[in-house]
Amino acid sequence: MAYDNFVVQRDLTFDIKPQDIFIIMGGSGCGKSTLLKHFIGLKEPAAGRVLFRSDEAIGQDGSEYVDFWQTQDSKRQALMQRCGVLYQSGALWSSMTLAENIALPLGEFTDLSPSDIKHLASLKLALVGLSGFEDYYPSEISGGMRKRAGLARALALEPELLFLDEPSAGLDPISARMLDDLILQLRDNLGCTFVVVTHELASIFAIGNNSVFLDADSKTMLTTGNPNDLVSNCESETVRNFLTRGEGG
Ligand SMILES: Nc1ncnc2c1ncn2[C@@H]1O[C@H](COP(=O)(O)OP(=O)(O)OP(=O)(O)O)[C@@H](O)[C@H]1O
Repeated sequence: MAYDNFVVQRDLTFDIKPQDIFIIMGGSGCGKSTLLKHFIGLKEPAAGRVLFRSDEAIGQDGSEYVDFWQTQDSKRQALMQRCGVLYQSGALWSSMTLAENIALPLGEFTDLSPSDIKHLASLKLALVGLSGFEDYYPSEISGGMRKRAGLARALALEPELLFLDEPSAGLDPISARMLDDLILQLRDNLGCTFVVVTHELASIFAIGNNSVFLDADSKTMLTTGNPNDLVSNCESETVRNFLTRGEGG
């Protein structure tokens, strides 16, 4: 991964499996957000591939994987429609109500009637515990509720994969915990796979069952695996220190 000649990370290899809650972790500036951009179509790798498994076996070589950045635009578009994204800020349109925010992707990418869209928007809000808030504007609800509304919008097109950038940033510990519970619920009830950039150790242990650790100094990954195992078993002291806030492990 590079910005022009500035290499951020190299030699990253890891698998994200269906229904994983996969955490991208590492210190500030190691390249977590940059890695996320490679998954959601915002940045092309300087070298290497991002492979998505596809049941339709539409890979160029007949394999079950599609090379995201090499495939045709139409197939890339189809892959992107399997993905939902929650940006750090929540990125809701402030001039639209919550229901209108969720209706937006539904209007753009489906042939549903306005009344079906309205109904679906309410259903998505109910999924994240925001029933009855359809007509509220983002400025009229709390930060935690805005994150949940952002998640409802990310869920609008029923994605298999959800990418979340620092979902609990700026939330108090209780709201952060509620968001973690919601992520676990959505994984269990809808079967979604999550890829989450987060610094929050409590979240990493509560929701993560798989992860990659990016290191800014060596500019490569130090490990991949379940953070709950890595905290005591990882060979890398840097990783153990990170997961124990330098308090041993
Ligand atoms: N658009 C850009 N152009 C040039 N360099 C960039 C750009 N975005 C990020 N970088 C650099 O790439 C490196 C990785 O940045 P990135 O935001 O991916 O890290 P991060 O791990 O998400 O950081 P943080 O935890 O602080 O949010 C940093 O050195 C950053 O300065």
